[in-house]
Amino acid sequence: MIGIYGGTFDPIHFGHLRPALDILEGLGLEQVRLVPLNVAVHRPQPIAPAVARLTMLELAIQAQPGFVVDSRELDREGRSYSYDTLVSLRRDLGAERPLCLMIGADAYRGFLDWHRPLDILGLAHLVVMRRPGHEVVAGARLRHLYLERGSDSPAELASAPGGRILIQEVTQLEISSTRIRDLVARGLSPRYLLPDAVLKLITDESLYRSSATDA
Ligand SMILES: Nc1ncnc2c1ncn2[C@@H]1O[C@H](COP(=O)(O)OP(=O)(O)OP(=O)(O)O)[C@@H](O)[C@H]1O
Ligand SMILES: O=C(O)c1ccc[n+]([C@@H]2O[C@H](COP(=O)([O-])O)[C@@H](O)[C@H]2O)c1
Repeated sequence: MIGIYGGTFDPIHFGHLRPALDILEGLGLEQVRLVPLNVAVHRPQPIAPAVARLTMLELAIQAQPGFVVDSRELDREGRSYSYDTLVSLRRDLGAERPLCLMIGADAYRGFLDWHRPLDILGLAHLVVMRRPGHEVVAGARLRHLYLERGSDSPAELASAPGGRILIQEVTQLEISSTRIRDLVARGLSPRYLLPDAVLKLITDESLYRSSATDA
């Protein structure tokens, strides 16, 4: 099973990384592919350039077996739809391999408003990570979908290419990229919220110095 972890990663932080490791080990995944988006769909566009977000990801996962950066969305024009990313991954990996699209509780809440959500479930499982401050709440349609597709068994996910939804307990870290950008913009340190190598790049390239709160 392979995990696909998409995000803006503006910047990557420990609230992304520790839950990703929990899922890698908890579900016995072969790898987690971190996929930085190019053009966001339901949120303001990223502040740091794509190349800086990509470099920060590479610095963050250095020496962590099983973590891989996948830049396919940066190589694609237009909005970064997860459906398109999964179609492209299926072309590379074949139709049978179980894929797990990993999303936080906040992203799950809006999942049915994504581009072709049911087709996404045709291509991959959904693994939802609990996140502090974001209850795993769902509207009636999503609750109904969960009644049909919900599973609490990693073995069940491993036995099919996609189609299931699993809500996974992960380390609860109340960290967001918004908070990190705000700290930097106010001249305060975001240290211990993200890897030192990522912080060094933010400092060296003067990223986020003037970013305002927008999320
Ligand atoms: N602390 C966290 N715990 C669990 N999941 C998280 C956490 N932070 C982000 N995620 C999840 O990681 C994915 C990518 O998130 P994203 O890159 O937008 O980070 P963010 O911290 O939410 O950023 P921003 O503050 O800019 O909105 C999303 O599915 C999100 O729900
Ligand atoms: O495909 C969509 O319609 C879609 C809509 C909203 C979010 N996503 C993806 O969800 C992931 C998390 O998004 P975000 O905004 O929390 O960084 C990221 O990979 C986005 O591309 C995808």
